[in-house]
Amino acid sequence: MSRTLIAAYGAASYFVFLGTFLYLIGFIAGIAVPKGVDDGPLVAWPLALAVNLGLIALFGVQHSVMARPGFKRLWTRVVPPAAERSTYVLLSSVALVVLYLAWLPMPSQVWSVEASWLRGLLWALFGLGWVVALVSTFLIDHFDLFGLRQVWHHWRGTECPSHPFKTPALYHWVRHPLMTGFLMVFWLVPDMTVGHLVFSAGMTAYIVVGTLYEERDLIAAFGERYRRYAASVPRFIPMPGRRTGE
Ligand SMILES: C[S@@+](CC[C@H](N)C(=O)[O-])C[C@H]1O[C@@H](n2cnc3c(N)ncnc32)[C@H](O)[C@@H]1O
Repeated sequence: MSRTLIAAYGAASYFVFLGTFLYLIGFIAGIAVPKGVDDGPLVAWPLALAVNLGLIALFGVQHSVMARPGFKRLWTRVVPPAAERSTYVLLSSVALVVLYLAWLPMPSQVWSVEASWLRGLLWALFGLGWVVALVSTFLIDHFDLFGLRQVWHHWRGTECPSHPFKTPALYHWVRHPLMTGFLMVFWLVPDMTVGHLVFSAGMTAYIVVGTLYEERDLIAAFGERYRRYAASVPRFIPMPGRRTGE
């Protein structure tokens, strides 16, 4: 494939990701999108539960399996190595779009906060969660995570060096601040239906399992340094007095 074609593919995948990421904000909040987590045809709850869990599993399997080094080694025999990350990003977006389209509402209310000050506070924390998630991608390397750095180097004909271990800013406090941001937006909402709860709980379970696999790879890549980091810094929730001096 020509360099320009791969660069265009990387840019297109990035913009598809951007669209699905922005849609996720509206999907969870139930605002500004045609179909949110509480919208769609009403069906019997066992069917809705089975379909919704299947959609989360589809996203989780795609997102975790395709991120493993062993899968990448096989996969790059099929796709050009420079386009591997962009393909991962594109297929993650496709899995999310399938989830948005096929998600079935389960409208029974689990909680609904009445006090306006508390509603305001929860919406503020919901917004902060998105900021934490976005900032975290830049702390690791936003353009590497979403495949643009790889296609850019390929287009220029330069080598794309792999990233060293690092613990900037939020990574001093928790090992997975990106996931902390997602956990905030999944749970810190003033209104929670059963369907929304299934989404939040399913995604939380995926994050817990996914980060176990991610850390196995991080230990394989960075060895004792990552082990020491993991022993002193919490996974998702910052604890006073527990942070790294890296
Ligand atoms: C989607 S990012 C998520 C990072 C982290 N799990 C989080 O929630 O903030 C996953 C990529 O970040 C890399 N990564 C995670 N922690 C890292 C660290 N401390 N230093 C360098 N790379 C890291 C992983 O190798 C993986 O390629």
